[in-house]
Amino acid sequence: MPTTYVAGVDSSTQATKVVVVDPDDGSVVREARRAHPEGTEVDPRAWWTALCDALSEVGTDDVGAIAVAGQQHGMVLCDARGEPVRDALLWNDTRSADAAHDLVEELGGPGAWADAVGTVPVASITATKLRWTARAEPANAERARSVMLPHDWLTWRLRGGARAGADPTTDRGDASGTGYWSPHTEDYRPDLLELAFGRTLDVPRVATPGEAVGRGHEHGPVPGAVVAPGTGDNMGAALAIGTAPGELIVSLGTSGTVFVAADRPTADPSGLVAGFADARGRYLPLVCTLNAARVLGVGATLLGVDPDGFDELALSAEPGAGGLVLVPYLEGERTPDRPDATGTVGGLTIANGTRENLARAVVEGMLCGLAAGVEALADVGVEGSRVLLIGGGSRSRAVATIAPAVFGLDVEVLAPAEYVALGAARQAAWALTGDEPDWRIGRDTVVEATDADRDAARHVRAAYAKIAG
Ligand SMILES: Nc1ncnc2c1ncn2[C@@H]1O[C@H](COP(=O)(O)OP(=O)(O)O)[C@@H](O)[C@H]1O
Ligand SMILES: O=C(CO)[C@@H](O)[C@H](O)COP(=O)(O)O
Repeated sequence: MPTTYVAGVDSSTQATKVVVVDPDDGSVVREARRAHPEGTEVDPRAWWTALCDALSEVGTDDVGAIAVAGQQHGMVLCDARGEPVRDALLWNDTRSADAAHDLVEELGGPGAWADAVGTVPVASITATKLRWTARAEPANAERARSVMLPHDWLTWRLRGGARAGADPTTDRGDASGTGYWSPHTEDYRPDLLELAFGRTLDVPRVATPGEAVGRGHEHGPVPGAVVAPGTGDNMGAALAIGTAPGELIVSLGTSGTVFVAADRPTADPSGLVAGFADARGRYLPLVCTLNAARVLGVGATLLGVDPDGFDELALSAEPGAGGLVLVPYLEGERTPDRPDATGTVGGLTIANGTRENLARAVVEGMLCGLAAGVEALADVGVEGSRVLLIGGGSRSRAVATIAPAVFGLDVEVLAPAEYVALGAARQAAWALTGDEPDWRIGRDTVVEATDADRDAARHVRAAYAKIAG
């Protein structure tokens, strides 16, 4: 009998990545990738095209199940026919920052939101995008009948969407990033959706972990395949990577995130930790910055080098970059909540003004935002003693080498792989067989933090905090 494979999709900010996996051991047999359009508002149909093209490249005749993990929070607002009424506003679009502040005030402050849904809204959170649309684009708001997240909409399209009479679905992980679904009660908060939008909207049904929500539409890219609920991209990575106690995952993609699956939900009134749910039935406290791998790209462009040249420069400088500091709020920032901020270079002197120090300051500055995230997680009781690095930015030799001297913790760089897509494939196998597979990922390269690293980390973070304010 021919092998039945499963497919996992990561539809994240910069690209769609598809892996076709052998369900017996989780090994990748084929993969493909398609770029997404630039920008913080994107027509969801561009993601659909990217998904169909990538699936067509890998071939789906032998694919028995599929799941999509997607960038979190994006607002896909649909009309009565299920067509987007406007481009999706993405997680890194900051135009709804004022709406976020208004919503926080209206419910009675940050603590009220943390208690209600585990997360204090900032511009990334879907509810704030609904408020912005209701106020700034009343005609679009008027036409809207439903709201979905990127992975919800793509999953629905795989099943044929409105034309096939499919019911939209989501999962608890991605739903927990909307601001109108509570990990504490495992239910929607229609009152909060209405507070944000001024009226109700249809929302996708929250499927159970491992549920088969339907089949691929006969004229779609995976005809007849079992379709799993999918989840948010960080939840997908958490599904793929089995963490031991004390391990925290740090993902350096377009966003920088630090998170780990936890047994209890969190409710952080400081707003630093988002109290998400995971895709298994547990929780996923997470800190997210807007400025990660792309900061490295800007550093390389400024210095006129390619990624390898950039790494070489950064690794030639001493820890602390001679006192040169970069605060990389290049797209504003989410954690801390500074949507209008820009980047700052501080501590520049004649003595430290070298290309090597600038490269090192770029790496250290980007990592300092995540190191602050590790501290914020500790403040809500989620302690970490080792960092597992994943995402495009973890492929930088400089990042991997310098990380222990910023986190002050052991760092394990996971082998380059599409962990989000692998997590989705795992969920697809779960939906296909009824049991979560016991695939193990390879674990190897640990860089142990030395006393010198811990000292350097204290200095680097103190210098950063002085400039960041
Ligand atoms: N060797 C490298 N050095 C620095 N940055 C890298 C390297 N390889 C990939 N990247 C960056 O990683 C990012 C893509 O990472 P990825 O995790 O796929 O992001 P996303 O999931 O947000 O689409 C891009 O900005 C890319 O430039
Ligand atoms: O908003 C968040 C997490 O809350 C981001 O992590 C997005 O989910 C986008 O992820 P990447 O494209 O950077 O992987």
